[in-house]
Amino acid sequence: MDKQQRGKLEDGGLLCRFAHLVLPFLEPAGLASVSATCKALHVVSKAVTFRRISDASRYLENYPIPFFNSVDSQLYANFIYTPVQTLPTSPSIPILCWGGDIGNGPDQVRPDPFLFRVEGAHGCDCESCGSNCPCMDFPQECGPSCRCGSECENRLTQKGLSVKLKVVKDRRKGWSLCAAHFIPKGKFICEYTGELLTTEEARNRQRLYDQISKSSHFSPALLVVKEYLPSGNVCMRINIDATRIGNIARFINHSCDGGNLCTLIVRSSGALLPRVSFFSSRDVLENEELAFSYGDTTLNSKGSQCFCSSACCRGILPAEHT
Ligand SMILES: C[S@@+](CC[C@H](N)C(=O)[O-])C[C@H]1O[C@@H](n2cnc3c(N)ncnc32)[C@H](O)[C@@H]1O
Repeated sequence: MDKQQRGKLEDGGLLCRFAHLVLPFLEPAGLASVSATCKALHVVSKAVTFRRISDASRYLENYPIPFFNSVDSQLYANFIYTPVQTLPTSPSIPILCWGGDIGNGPDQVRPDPFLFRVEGAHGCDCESCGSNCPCMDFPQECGPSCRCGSECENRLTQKGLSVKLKVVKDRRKGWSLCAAHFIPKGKFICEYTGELLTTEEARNRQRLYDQISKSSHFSPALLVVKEYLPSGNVCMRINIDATRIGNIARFINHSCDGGNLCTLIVRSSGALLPRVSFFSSRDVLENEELAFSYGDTTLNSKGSQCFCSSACCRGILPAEHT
């Protein structure tokens, strides 16, 4: 064996040794080609793929959220999971990067880079919040201005999933989020997390996504939520892009009849920015798809075809006029 051959063998040996650390950072195509090189790497690749299929949240939620696909050969959707809002990343970061994870693990109030404390804001002094907690008098959760801890019941939307979910491939709509068991009306489902964008960046990305969608199948997940004054004027707007970096809410499809979810803008005492949360608007059966209305179809006559199959389906998918 010459020096070059020995070097190659050593490189291969090194890769095999650290494969369990390196391979989780590969995109599906890269993983597949590494898997084809030798038996040892095939075994590690298979384990990585199995883990990805078995939990879309990559162990960052309280329960695993498995993928199920009986439609085609795609085993899972590829994106970076974040349980909390994140700062925008450069668009040059590839969409298909599974590697990094953002977050702190399940069952805790998640550290949020946007949870800036508002100076002078009042919170509660409760040791354990009950019906006397002053925060209950306002339509808000306990937040960074409160003394109470993560066990406080008035931090309902800050502790991650409290229901079991799964991601199921639909022939026409792509991946869809479904209930893995019965969910009663009024239950917190999940927050919508992703990159928090300025309106200008949201408009740029929407244009880019519209262009990509024209030439290939693409499922963008850019959510724009607006709050209105009684006068009808918009007083607040949040742009959250979960296309590259997001959480399980990025799989929720549109339904023209409003589906079984409602969105709520949740504020916490002392927090500068509100968050967007989903609650069940009625009882949801086991295996039922979770859906909400993306908006008004009358604003978008050129939208793509809607397959919500509700009785009042308008045939067109709403698109936000960013
Ligand atoms: C936020 S993503 C939802 C998850 C997506 N189905 C996926 O595979 O990743 C939004 C995209 O899902 C698809 N979609 C959502 N609701 C739909 C519906 N009612 N009919 C057809 N396609 C839908 C569209 O491609 C849309 O751009």
